[in-house]
Amino acid sequence: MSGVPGGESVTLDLLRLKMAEFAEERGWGAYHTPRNLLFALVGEVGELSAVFQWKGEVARGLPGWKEEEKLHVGEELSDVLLYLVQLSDSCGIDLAGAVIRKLRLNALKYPVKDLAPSD
Ligand SMILES: Nc1ccn([C@H]2C[C@H](O)[C@@H](COP(=O)(O)OP(=O)(O)OP(=O)(O)O)O2)c(=O)n1
Repeated sequence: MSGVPGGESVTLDLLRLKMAEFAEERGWGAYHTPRNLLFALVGEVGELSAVFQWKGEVARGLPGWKEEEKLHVGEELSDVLLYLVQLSDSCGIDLAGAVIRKLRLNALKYPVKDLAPSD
């Protein structure tokens, strides 16, 4: 993933460690079970959906959106990612390994040669 202003490189493992520390410091570990984290993740997907609600179709790049609205989208996307990382961790799933494997499976399932030129 790309670097961040502080020069730190963002990886799924870094996010996993940061969130484990965040939960540990607050004594939340016992509540961060797979089921609770899944519900929290779905709740954040709902909050992300609410930002787009009633806007009609939205073009790529969100042209015409206020800076404040784009910041909000970034916050909700981050919440989704952070709960996803914690959910994977609570399930003992190596998310980075799983996603690389899934990319390979997707490429096998949808070979480029099968696509029409317009796809
Ligand atoms: N038990 C918790 C509570 C919060 N978080 C982290 C993960 C999310 O990044 C963020 C979610 O915090 P909120 O529940 O306060 O949700 P929002 O930030 O979306 O606030 P609001 O729902 O008021 O918009 O904090 C967490 O890991 N575990």
